[in-house]
Amino acid sequence: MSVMLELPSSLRAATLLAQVRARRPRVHCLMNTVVQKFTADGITVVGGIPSMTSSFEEIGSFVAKADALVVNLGTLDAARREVIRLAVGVANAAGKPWILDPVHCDYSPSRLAFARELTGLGPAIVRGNTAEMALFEEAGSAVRICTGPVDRLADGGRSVRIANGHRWMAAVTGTGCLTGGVIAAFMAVEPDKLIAAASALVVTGVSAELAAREAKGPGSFGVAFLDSLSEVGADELLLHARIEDDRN
Ligand SMILES: Nc1ncnc2c1ncn2[C@@H]1O[C@H](COP(=O)(O)OP(=O)(O)O)[C@@H](O)[C@H]1O
Ligand SMILES: Cc1ncsc1CCOP(=O)(O)O
Ligand SMILES: [Mg+2]
Repeated sequence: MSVMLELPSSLRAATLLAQVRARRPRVHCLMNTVVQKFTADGITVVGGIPSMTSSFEEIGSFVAKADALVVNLGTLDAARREVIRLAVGVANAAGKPWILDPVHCDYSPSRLAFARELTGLGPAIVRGNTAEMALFEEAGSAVRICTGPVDRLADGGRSVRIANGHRWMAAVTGTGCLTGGVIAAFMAVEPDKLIAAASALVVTGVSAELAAREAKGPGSFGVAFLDSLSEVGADELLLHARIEDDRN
């Protein structure tokens, strides 16, 4: 007997957004040094509480108090690799969901090897852009997300597309990293990781479309995007969400 798995919907995205705003989940980010502020702002305006330390002495306590963890490989050195291994161990032991963003794994064999090592440690989600995810056709039991003009999400049984967003997202550094933070906030309130991630991407995508109406170009878009993320609600999500079943 086959089990009917739930598919994402605009209504579910609106409900989860309201839950994030009500519950204010803590999201710990091991975030690259390029877009720490933008990512922390994105988590905050959507309703979560970010923390960003990457200190070896502190990371265990921060992850233990977080509801979800973001592991972003954008700026990586030997010390950060050790902090990431420690953070992932604490998250796994406590059953906290974590998302891996293998930023620029297509640029460096050693980074790709590390990203593959981490994928073997059981992230709930692996998300990257098209070039990165081409190297992650296989992501174990994780939900696999390839973002771009259309986002594609897949787990063992489901495959969906999110067609929201705006081309200026690709012109602002850090929108992908920020979506990782927002996805983590949604994972903290929803155990079905594909539903959580699709809902988060609908929220970021619709917010980007609303922001683009107010902006003059990528610079003002980045600011307007944060404004929209803080204001977007059920009405806009129900009107603008473009979620498609990818098996069709
Ligand atoms: N041309 C586009 N049109 C609409 N949305 C886009 C476009 N390019 C990227 N996005 C969105 O921007 C975010 C970052 O995606 P992407 O550029 O693929 O990742 P990264 O920033 O990691 O390279 C995603 O939410 C994606 O949906
Ligand atoms: C440019 C750059 N270099 C190292 S991390 C980083 C930011 C990447 O951000 P995103 O993948 O979200 O555009
Ligand atoms: Mg990226």
